[in-house]
Amino acid sequence: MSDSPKISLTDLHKGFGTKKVLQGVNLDVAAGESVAIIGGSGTGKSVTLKCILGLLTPDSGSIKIDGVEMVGADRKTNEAMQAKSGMLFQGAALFDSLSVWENVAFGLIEGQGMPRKEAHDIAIKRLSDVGLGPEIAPLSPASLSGGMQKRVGLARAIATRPEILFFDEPTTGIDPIMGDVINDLIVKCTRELGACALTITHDMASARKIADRIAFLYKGTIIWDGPVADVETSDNPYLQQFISGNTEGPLDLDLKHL
Ligand SMILES: Nc1ncnc2c1ncn2[C@@H]1O[C@H](COP(=O)(O)OP(=O)(O)OP(=O)(O)O)[C@@H](O)[C@H]1O
Repeated sequence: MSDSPKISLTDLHKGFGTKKVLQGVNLDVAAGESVAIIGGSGTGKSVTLKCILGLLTPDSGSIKIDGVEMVGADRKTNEAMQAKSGMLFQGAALFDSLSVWENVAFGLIEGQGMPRKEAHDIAIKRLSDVGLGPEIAPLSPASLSGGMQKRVGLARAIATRPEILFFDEPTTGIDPIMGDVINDLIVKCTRELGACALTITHDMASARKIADRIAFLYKGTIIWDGPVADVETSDNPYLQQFISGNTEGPLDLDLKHL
C-alpha cells in the first residue's frame, strides 16, 4: 500500500435535507505532501474535513487513508486512523480542566497508555518545538493568549508523531503576525515529522505558506487544483476573484454565509 495516496477522496457527496453541500469532491494527498483546501464561507470545507475525520458520514463516495476505506469503517479501523493522525482545531479546543502539559500529553496518556512522567517529558519537548518554555506547562490553557493556545494546540497535534496532520483554519482568531508565526511553526513541524498535511482555510496567505498544493472548493466540487506557484498565473476566473478578494466576478457569493 506504500504507493497509495495517504488521503484519497473519490466522488464525495454530502447533503443536509435538500441542501447539497459536497457534489463530487475528488482529491489525493500524497505522503509528505501538504495540501490546502481553500474556498469561501459555506462552500463545504468543514464538511469535507468532518467527513474525513469520521464526524459526518458522506451520502456517497469513498475516503481512503493509506488505501483503507474509511466510509463505513468499524471502530478498530477508525481508531487506527486516529492513532496516525494529529489535528489542530480552529479554536485550539484545549481542555481547561487540564494543565497545558496534560493537554499536550493527552493522546500519549489516554491513547497510548504512556506513564505520566514519560508523557510529561515528551510534552515539554513538544512545547519547546513550538517555542514555548517549561514554565507554561503547569498553567491552565485559559490563562494563555489566543496565539499561545494555538501553539499548545499544535504541540498536542504533533505529540504522538503522527503521519497525517489536519489543520482547521489555523490562523482564524489571531492577529496576522501571530498567524504568520503559526504558519511557520506548522511548516517546521510538518517537515520535521515528514507528515502529510491537509489544511482547510479561507486565508490565502496561510495557504500559500503552508501548502505545496492548493485545491479550490466551489459549489461542492474542487474546480482548480495545482501547485501553489501556479495560483497567481492560473486563468481560472473563479480562483482569480477569490485570491484578489474582489466582490465583482463570476463567484456566486452566498451572502447567507458571509
Ligand atoms: N450539520 C449540518 N446540518 C445542516 N447543514 C450543515 C451542517 N453542517 C454544515 N452545513 C451547511 O453546509 C454548508 C457548508 O458548510 P461548511 O461549514 O463546510 O462551510 P465552510 O466552507 O467550512 O465555510 P466557513 O469558512 O464559513 O466555515 C453550509 O451551508 C452549512 O450551513
